[in-house]
Amino acid sequence: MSITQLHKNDHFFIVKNDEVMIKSDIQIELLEKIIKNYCKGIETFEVEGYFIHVLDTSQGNLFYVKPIMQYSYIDFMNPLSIKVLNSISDGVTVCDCDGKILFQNDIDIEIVGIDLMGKYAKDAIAEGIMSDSISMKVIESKEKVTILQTFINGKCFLVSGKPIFDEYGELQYVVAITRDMTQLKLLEKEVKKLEIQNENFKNKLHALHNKENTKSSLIAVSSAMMQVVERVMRVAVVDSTVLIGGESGVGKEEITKLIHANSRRHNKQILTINCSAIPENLLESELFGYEAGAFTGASRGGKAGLFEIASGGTVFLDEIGEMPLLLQAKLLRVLQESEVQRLGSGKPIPIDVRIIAATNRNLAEMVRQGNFREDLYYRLNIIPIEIPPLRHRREDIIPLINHFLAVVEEKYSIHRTIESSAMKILESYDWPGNVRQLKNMVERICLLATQPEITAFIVQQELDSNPIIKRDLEVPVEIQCIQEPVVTPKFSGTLKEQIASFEKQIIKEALSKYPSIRKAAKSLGCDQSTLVRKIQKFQLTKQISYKD
Ligand SMILES: Nc1ncnc2c1ncn2[C@@H]1O[C@H](COP(=O)(O)OP(=O)(O)OP(=O)(O)O)[C@@H](O)[C@H]1O
Repeated sequence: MSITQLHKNDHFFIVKNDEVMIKSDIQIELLEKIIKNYCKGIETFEVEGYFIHVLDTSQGNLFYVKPIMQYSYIDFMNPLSIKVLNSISDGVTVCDCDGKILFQNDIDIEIVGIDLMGKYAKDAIAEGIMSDSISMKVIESKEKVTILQTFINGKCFLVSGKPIFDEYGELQYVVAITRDMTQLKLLEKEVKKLEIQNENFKNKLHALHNKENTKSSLIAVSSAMMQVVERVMRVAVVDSTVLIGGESGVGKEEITKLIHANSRRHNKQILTINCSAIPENLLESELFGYEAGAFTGASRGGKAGLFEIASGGTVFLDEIGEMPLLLQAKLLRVLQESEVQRLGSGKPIPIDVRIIAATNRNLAEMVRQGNFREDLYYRLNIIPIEIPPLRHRREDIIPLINHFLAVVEEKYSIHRTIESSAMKILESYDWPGNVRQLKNMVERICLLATQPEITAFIVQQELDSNPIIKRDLEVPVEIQCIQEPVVTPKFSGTLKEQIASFEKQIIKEALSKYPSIRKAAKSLGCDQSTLVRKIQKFQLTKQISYKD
């Protein structure tokens, strides 16, 4: 029998005073002594103060070394079991029915920080190694127990213990799973942190969204518009109802945003409803909400109306002149009582909103004709703000154009300028569609222009050459007639020289205006060969690029 016949991975215990001292690892020297004294069957040897129980279990020449104890360590200690138990990420301990720790996997030793193999749980508590023992609790209750256990190293663990019974129903082992709560606690903290971050992001997004909705980039240069802004700033801080009048597209909504942004409600939302865009029956439920089952198709839980949703904020009622008379009465009640009643409910709900209404209609005239309630008119008209049409404040036109050019640049990353002569034409135009029309026109011209500078001539060319663009541009008649201002050249020299200069100028213009020599020749009433000759004579080929 030689030591080499022992399997390299075999495990054995060395037991001293009934305590397991060494687990695993073949200790060559010690084993040599055991082998030397080897005898068949069960024998006990004392080697260097350790009691060694040697058992020949092999049919062949394989040895297992067992400690002097009744416990079947072999069951736990076989290499596969150990590998499996060491591969899981939780700590695993196994105790016997007296609370003696028979097995502790590597993770358990690592997370607890103490090797407890061979120790009695009660001793570990007495020595202050553990605050509590799961095995003792399971042994007492003979049931599954889960506790939070603190170890001497300050670590906190969630330990679940489960009893294992033998075939006679006697408690045999306690298996405990130890989960390091430090990691979980860290994760919990991390989740909390992420939740806070998430909440912050949501708030920021909400604020951004709100800002986007309420942001006012109002351009006001003319004294007429400055007066409007001054009035706006004064009324913004008080909470009264405002009625904004003015033609379509003058900026009534823009002014509303400015009022809201400068009011105490600026952190809350501003909700807009266009009274002319929603059918009467829908408008009522949108504004006032409804109770469950208020009408066929009403959603089961009922619905809050705009006044309720906008609580703390501002409600902008656009096109108030289009509000049906029946709803006007309801709105009056909202204004007077500061409360709403949902459709199908008699219960008043208090609301806290500021109402700003706008119209492009003559409400006073509508009142006279009986199409608008007089009492509502006076209730809304506490602070009237009239925005003049763009044609009455022409000083705003060029600043507005520059503003919209900047908007286009930011939105589409294209830089465009408008030549001063084109600006003049735009400035003198009447803009029946007001700022909205101007804004749309600037955006479209910028997007369609092929050159960075938009000239009056280019606009004309675009309009002339592309009927679709012409139609699409919705360009006012005045602008469709834009012509490149004719610059009369100053000539000097002999009659012949002056005629030649004039001829050169005419040909140059024709070449720049028409895409081909053929078309240019046709416009000049000469044939192509004559034109080509003249181009060469006046050396225009190098200066003018043209396609043929
Ligand atoms: N003074 C201004 N400065 C900058 N942009 C403006 C100005 N006035 C109006 N606008 C812009 O012109 C467009 C039309 O304005 P707005 O919707 O406020 O007009 P409105 O009077 O409410 O129109 P409607 O009567 O048709 O509802 C919007 O895109 C708005 O941002």
